[in-house]
Amino acid sequence: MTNLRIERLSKKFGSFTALDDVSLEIPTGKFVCLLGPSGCGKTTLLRVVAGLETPTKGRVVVDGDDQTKVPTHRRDMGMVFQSLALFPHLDVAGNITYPLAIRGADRAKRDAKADELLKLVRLPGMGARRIDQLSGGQRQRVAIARGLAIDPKVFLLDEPLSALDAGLREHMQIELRQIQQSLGVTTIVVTHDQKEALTMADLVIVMKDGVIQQAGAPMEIYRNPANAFVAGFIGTTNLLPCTVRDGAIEVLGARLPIAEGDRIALEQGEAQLSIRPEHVAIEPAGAGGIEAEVTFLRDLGESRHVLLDAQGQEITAQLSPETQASYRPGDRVSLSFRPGERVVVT
Ligand SMILES: Nc1ncnc2c1ncn2[C@@H]1O[C@H](COP(=O)(O)OP(=O)(O)OP(=O)(O)O)[C@@H](O)[C@H]1O
Repeated sequence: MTNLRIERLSKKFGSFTALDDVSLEIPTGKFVCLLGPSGCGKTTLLRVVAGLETPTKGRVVVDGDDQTKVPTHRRDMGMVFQSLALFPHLDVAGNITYPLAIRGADRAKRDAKADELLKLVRLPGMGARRIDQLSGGQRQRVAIARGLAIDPKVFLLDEPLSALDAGLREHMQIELRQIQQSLGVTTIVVTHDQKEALTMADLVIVMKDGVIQQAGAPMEIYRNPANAFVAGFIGTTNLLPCTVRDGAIEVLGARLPIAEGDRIALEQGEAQLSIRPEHVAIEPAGAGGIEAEVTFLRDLGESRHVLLDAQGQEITAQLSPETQASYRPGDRVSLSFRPGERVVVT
């Protein structure tokens, strides 16, 4: 069942195209992350959905109803802004129920909703607090509660966690996901943090230059990126120029027969091989793979990365946790790329 449908949306600011023919269908209850580099149009897309920007072309449809010309305050949408935009002159409960107040809800209804939402965001009994008496994480929760006050059909959040430090941010990612799941509300979160997107989302939408590059489940995008941009943007990967010819990938002077599970975007021609660090195997020099030299070692605690130079091309390999082998800069080694895990993209 599709709850939110975005049909061929374009948005121009003067001659600049911020959104270019964007179409999407988002089923009810899904948690969607809009991901992409700065300036790719994520916020603009969210604002068009919310009715804060008018599209140059296209439609926004919720549960079959065209919302494109409906003013923001008449749309069943809740929004959390990056700045949070809480009102300092209102207490916590006043902030949370503000969207109900402007829609004319009576006092009893507002109080009941404030109590319910304060419990949901784990701030029970804090309705009378002033905003400046709250921590960063608590303010975040108040903004989330306010976004949910009208029982929205669609919940929109623009980089809601970007102001929090790393530890609290990870905690709030999980909390936000749990709140969303308990309500089953269709949710779209803008983020430029791919780890955040992979942690939270049912559906990740990767954008670049106002165009959707790929939409899919996190693991699907990680394993099967649609192009070189997505491969490089999601997770860590090595992108190596290659040629696909006669059933093999030619890379760094080696000819690697295409194996079952390898994902190859073209039959023949020049492309790029995307190989994740965990799929680069290192053996002693002379083992028959691609010769390389160790340039640097990076110990990341839970994993160890070896940086290598192969014919001037930098390659990162991740040592498996059980590997006892140790390497030093200057060591000569032989590399192989695990069959079935090789992705050729254009
Ligand atoms: N009101 C506006 N007038 C002119 N240009 C705009 C306006 N709003 C956005 N833009 C431009 O549209 C492009 C997309 O902006 P948008 O804010 O949607 O990007 P974003 O992906 O959310 O980026 P960020 O991660 O930096 O917030 C940018 O180049 C931006 O400068």
